[in-house]
Amino acid sequence: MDRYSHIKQIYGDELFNRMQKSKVLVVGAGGIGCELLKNLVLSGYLNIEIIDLDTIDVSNLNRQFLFRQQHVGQSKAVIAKETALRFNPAANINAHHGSIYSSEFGLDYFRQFDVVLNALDNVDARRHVNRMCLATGIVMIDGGTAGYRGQVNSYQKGLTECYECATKATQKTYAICTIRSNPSTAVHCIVWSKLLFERLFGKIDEANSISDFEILFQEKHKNSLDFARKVFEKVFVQDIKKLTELTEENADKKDTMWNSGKAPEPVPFSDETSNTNTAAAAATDDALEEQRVWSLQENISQFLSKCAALHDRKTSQQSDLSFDKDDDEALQFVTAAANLRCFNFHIKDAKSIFDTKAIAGNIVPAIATSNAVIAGMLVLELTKVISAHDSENKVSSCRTLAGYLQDPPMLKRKKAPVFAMPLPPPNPKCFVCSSNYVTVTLNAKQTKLDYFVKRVLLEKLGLREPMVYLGSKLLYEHSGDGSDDDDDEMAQVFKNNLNKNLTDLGVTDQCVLNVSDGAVDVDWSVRISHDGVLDLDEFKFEGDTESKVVAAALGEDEKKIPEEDDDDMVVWTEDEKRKAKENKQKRGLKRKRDGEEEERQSKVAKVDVVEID
Ligand SMILES: Nc1ncnc2c1ncn2[C@@H]1O[C@H](COP(=O)(O)OP(=O)(O)OP(=O)(O)O)[C@@H](O)[C@H]1O
Ligand SMILES: [Zn+2]
Repeated sequence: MDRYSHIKQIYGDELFNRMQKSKVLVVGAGGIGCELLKNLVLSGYLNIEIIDLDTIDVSNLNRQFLFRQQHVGQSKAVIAKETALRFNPAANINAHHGSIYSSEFGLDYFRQFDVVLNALDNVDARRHVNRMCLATGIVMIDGGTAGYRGQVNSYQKGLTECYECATKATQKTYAICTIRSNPSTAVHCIVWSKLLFERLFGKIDEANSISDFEILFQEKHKNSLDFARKVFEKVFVQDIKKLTELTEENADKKDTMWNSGKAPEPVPFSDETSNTNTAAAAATDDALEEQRVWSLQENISQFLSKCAALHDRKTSQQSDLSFDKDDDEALQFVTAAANLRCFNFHIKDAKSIFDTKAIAGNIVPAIATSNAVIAGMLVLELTKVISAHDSENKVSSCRTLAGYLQDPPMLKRKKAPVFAMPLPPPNPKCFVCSSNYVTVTLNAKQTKLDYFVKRVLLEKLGLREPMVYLGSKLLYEHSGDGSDDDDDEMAQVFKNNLNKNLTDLGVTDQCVLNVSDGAVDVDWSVRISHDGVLDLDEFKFEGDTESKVVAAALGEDEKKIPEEDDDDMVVWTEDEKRKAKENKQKRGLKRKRDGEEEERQSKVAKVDVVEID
């Protein structure tokens, strides 16, 4: 009996031979990658290349079981290969210590594989592999875990959606007005608290508008504690009083206009309550202390002492600080400030240091069993692809597999922990795998967004109500025929953006802008190719420059570019105005729904980015 006899019995000789002859690329040799490589060699996959850019860290050893203490500091890919060979010495593994972005792993490199398996930990690298696989027509199977959740997705060009067809859940974003003046959850308060940290001790950022500290910054303070007290008075007492005064003008709406259901209340503050010694008394060596929620009194003293300490640190270093969850003082400051804000807004969910760290630091625990289950499913999907007899459609028996591997809630509902769903078809509006894809060559260092919007989007592409995204960041939104009050703040941001050069907005060479048109519901992707030789008013186009947008809106025979007046702005007919308004409302609704869905899904809050929605 040879080592493969059981596998041959399950799969039959023909499939087993195919498996042995096939060649697969594994990208990533971390938590999932280690499990995957072991599974592959034990299943009889012999020709494998594995790429990882990283070296082994002590913190990897608890779950990346191909690595041992003596390997710390060495290449993950190389050691993974060495250990995996001990599981099956017949395997032919090629290990690369390098990034998948590297030019040595170009299209020709990809073409040698039957399937590419992703065992990565970030979206950008996945996007890159997605594009390489689309360009070469190679099947990509992607595995990922987040705590107890995990997923396996298979992709084949033209048959299934690509990795970028659906917008991926990005970092959760919150409306700035919720954060600034109407929070309803502890997470909102932690987001605010991180902004407060950045505003007081970090680099001054004009977008960080939680409160105005200019006067306070200009004043002379007796000492850092005096500064801390003034900050306290301002944010937890005066600003809150101002908010309630505003409500009093609307007495009939008092209470109902607050997300938390009750008008906010200043933190009681006196010489007595502001005694910073309590902080010292509260500090013990006990690790459990980190999981205890501070009393109001403790929050006040912690806030004052940490605010003073950070102020001292910033002054003595003469440089800006930035929030780091592993910086104890910063974390204590953020915890105390968030809890005091919870008090202000009657949010009865103050957090311990431990919980604040997880939320503020976006920590999702890595769980070895989730990785193991997902790696197993990756090999099952791979084997389906290898077994396919239709050379055109290799993914016909593949499924999207989603695992919810935390048993208690699943067991209660008597649901299977893994769901299989049909692979979704390509999204015709995908900016990566669909045809609405153009390249614009211009001088990105000198071209203003204003020029780009008017000449390229409105004129050349015939868009009417463009929204321009760079990743998840909205750079510009056409305001249509008039904006309501809520949008004023954003309108100002967009106006400022229009006067900036593309590079200053982060739009550099080979960036892909995602542009949608609210008026007719068509998406474009516009790849920017920078050419420093071009003049300000020059740009070149590659791709389909026909105005698909207008065609889609009016029907082929009525195709026409909307007229423009002297200001280069589109002239709207009454009907168009109505349509634009409806679309805008629809988008608003959709964003709201997306927001609610995210809120529901992610109790593990990701709070790094705060954007206006
Ligand atoms: N561009 C890339 N090229 C090659 N390998 C990459 C690239 N980006 C990420 N990786 C690798 O993908 C692996 C993902 O594994 P995993 O999610 O277990 O992350 P980790 O860094 O090992 O652990 P953790 O992040 O949980 O501490 C890592 O080993 C990482 O080095
Ligand atoms: Zn796509």
